[in-house]
Amino acid sequence: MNETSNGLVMAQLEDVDKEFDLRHTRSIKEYVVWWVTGRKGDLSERFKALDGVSLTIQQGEAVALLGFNGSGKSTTLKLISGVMLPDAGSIGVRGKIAGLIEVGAGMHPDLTGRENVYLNGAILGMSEQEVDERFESIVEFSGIEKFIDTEVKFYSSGMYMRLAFSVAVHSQPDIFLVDEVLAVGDEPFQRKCIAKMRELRDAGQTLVVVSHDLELIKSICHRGIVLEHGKVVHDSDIGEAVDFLRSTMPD
Ligand SMILES: Nc1ncnc2c1ncn2[C@@H]1O[C@H](COP(=O)(O)OP(=O)(O)OP(=O)(O)O)[C@@H](O)[C@H]1O
Repeated sequence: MNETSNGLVMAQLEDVDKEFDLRHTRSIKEYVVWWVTGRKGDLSERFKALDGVSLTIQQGEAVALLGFNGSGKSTTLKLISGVMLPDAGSIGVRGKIAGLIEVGAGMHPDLTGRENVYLNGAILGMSEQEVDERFESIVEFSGIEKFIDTEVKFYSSGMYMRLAFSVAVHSQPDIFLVDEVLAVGDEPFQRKCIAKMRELRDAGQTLVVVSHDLELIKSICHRGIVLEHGKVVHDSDIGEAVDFLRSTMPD
C-alpha cells in the first residue's frame, strides 16, 4: 500500500470474497437417505457474504459502511480487523487497529475488569506502562469504577461495551472500527461515545463505522460505502450515500 494523491492508504481490500457454510436443517429421514445413497451432494451450501469487494480507506477518513441486514458490513469490518481471513482477494492494513466489533470479544470472563483492561490493552498493542498511565482515564471514561474489581462474567452487556470501548479509544489505534455494538450502551454513554468519535474524527483519526442509524452516521462520517448482497454498489460522500440507500428502500 502506498501514498495516493489523496493521502496515505490505511486499508485496502482488492476483489475480496468471503464465503460461509449455510447449514440446512434436515429431517432424520432426509439425513438417512443422504447417507445410504452414498452421501451425494452436500447438506450445507456455500454462501458468498462478500463478492468481489474492493475499497480503499485513506488516513483521516471517517467512513460508514451502509446497507441492509446481511449485506456484509460486519464481515467487512472483521476482515479489516484481521479476526477473519478472506477466501479470495487481498487485504492490506497499515498500523494498529482497534475497535468494537463484538461485545465481549477480547475479554476473559473469569478475570476482573481491571485485569481485562491489561489483557485488552496488550491485545491492542499497549505496553504495561502505557496501560498503567492510561488506566485511570480508561476507568473514568467507562463509568464503571465501582465494578472494576468484579469478574466481567457478572457484567451486563452494556458494562462490557463501556469497558471495551474505553480501552479501545485509549489504545490510540491507527484505524478505529466501530460496529453496531454501541447500541447496547445506555443513552448517556452512547452520547459520550458519539462525542468521542467526533473528537477522534476531528483529530484526524481514521474511522470505519457500521450503523443503521443514518442520521447519526451522517453526523460522524464523511464518506459512505453502500453494500448490497456482499457487493459495493455505491461509494460517495456520506449525504449522497445515505440518499442512495434510502432510494433503494422498499416503501
Ligand atoms: N460466521 C458466519 N457463519 C455463517 N454465516 C455468516 C457468518 N457471519 C456472517 N454470515 C452471513 O453473512 C451475511 C453477511 O453478514 P454480516 O453480518 O456481514 O451482515 P451485516 O450487513 O453486518 O448485517 P446486519 O445489518 O444485520 O448486522 C449474512 O447473510 C450472515 O448470515
